[in-house]
Amino acid sequence: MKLDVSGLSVRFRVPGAVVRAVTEASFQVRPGRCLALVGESGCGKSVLAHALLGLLPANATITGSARLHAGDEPLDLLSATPAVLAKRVRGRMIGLIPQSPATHLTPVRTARAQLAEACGELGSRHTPDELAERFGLRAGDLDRYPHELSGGMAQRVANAIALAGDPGLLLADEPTTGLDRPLVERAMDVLRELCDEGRAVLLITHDLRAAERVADDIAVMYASRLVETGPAGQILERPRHPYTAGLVDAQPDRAFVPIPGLPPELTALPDGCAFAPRCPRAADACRTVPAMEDGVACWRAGHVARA
Ligand SMILES: Nc1ncnc2c1ncn2[C@@H]1O[C@H](COP(=O)(O)OP(=O)(O)OP(=O)(O)O)[C@@H](O)[C@H]1O
Ligand code: NI
Repeated sequence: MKLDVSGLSVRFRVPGAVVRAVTEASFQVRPGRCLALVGESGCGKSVLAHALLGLLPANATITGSARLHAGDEPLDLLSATPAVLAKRVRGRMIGLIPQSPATHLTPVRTARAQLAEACGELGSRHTPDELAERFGLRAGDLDRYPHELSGGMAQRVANAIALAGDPGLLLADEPTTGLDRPLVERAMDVLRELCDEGRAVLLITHDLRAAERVADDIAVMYASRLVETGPAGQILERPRHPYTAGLVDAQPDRAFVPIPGLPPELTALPDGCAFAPRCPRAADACRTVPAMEDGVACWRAGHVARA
């Protein structure tokens, strides 16, 4: 299943202001490929994901298109009705791997009951036990309540639920929040396997190391816009956008130097490049918003010297 997002923008009306949460995002996620969407907290990653799932609140205005190619006719997620999104899309075409499985699960029911319910609602071709086995859970694990599951086991239950309806696209929004490094790596390896079986995967994370482990491609988001996209190796080793270079250098296993300053408020974005106020390479040209060209939206792009 291929996802083709083009010119996606999301605005929120709030008292006295407009939040520009996503601006003209365009990207594709292909079967058997994993795209990681990375960027600092608050840049619009989750809003973008919620727009695809039809889960934004009523104060949101969405423009652009997000076509899901699932066989015959492409389906535009942004113009689909709530009924189509609920009955055909969520769970069946797009599986959601939640941020925090332990809190996503209902505390008062066993893992088995919740998995069985998902299988029933989605008309799953699999039994709960088959799905459990697929994700390395034993029958006994399924009889536990969420608070009796370790973080890693809760993650597996969440994966089993997400896969119950055989979705062709998986959307994972910060799936490793609160997990320690070995569990992050295991979770990424499972995601990679699911991807290698032919699913398209969109991973949202601010963990570049996690992204590096699983992603084929990386899209970097800053203050509501995608600023650089490309093959994961290229983005991490030869970043061209100064923001990407800053993110890479901020990693603990790299220079560990944070980007100075803070991102702008999404209610008061500057007229030009939103990164210019923090950018070591800013120049006069940056007073207008750079177009995305050849995978990078920067007037001053080029191989950036590494710290
Ligand atoms: N319903 C809403 N009304 C107004 N503003 C909203 C609404 N939902 C989200 N926002 C704003 O949209 C912006 C983007 O938020 P989003 O949750 O997408 O960030 P994120 O990149 O996922 O961050 P994080 O990495 O912390 O999860 C934030 O400024 C947030 O306050
Ligand atoms: Ni988020």
